[in-house]
Amino acid sequence: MQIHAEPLTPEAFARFGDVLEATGEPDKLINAGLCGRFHDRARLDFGADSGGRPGISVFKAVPRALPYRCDLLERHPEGSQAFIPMTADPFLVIVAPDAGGQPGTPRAFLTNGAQGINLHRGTWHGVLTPLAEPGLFAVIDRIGTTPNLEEVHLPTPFTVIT
Ligand SMILES: NC(=O)N[C@@H](O)C(=O)O
Ligand code: NI
Repeated sequence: MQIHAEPLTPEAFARFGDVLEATGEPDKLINAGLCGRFHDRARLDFGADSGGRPGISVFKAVPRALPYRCDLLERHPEGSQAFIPMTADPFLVIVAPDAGGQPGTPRAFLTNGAQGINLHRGTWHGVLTPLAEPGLFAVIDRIGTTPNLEEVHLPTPFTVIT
């Protein structure tokens, strides 16, 4: 199966997570009017109900290339996961709705180089997929003592194309 990568927009991504970007008017001007604050733009959840806490990590991921073959999807049942690029390079985001405890039909998005994402708790997704060196990202997710990870090895891998 092939799926086309779509441009990432808040509307298209809303059922999966939040898009972090500075578009339109800021929610407030701060720092003597020299900075626009796009305030509180992500639904974060670190599973405090099961002893989790927020953490910030740095990922240095190997870049992939398109067409990209995806054979694994995962989700974090106990917390959200945000990927904030530390470069201006687009990256690939693969997500899928839940279908009875398994991933449904996947969707692929390409960021525009000025966007980060926050995956909502429990959203099926492909692992972090940079498309350029260095694949550097700040990652905000749950720190805890449980695995907080469900993986599905896809019986029918798919290929993302542009
Ligand atoms: N394993 C890990 O910390 N990263 C994955 O969850 C991922 O989505 O890349
Ligand atoms: Ni993940």
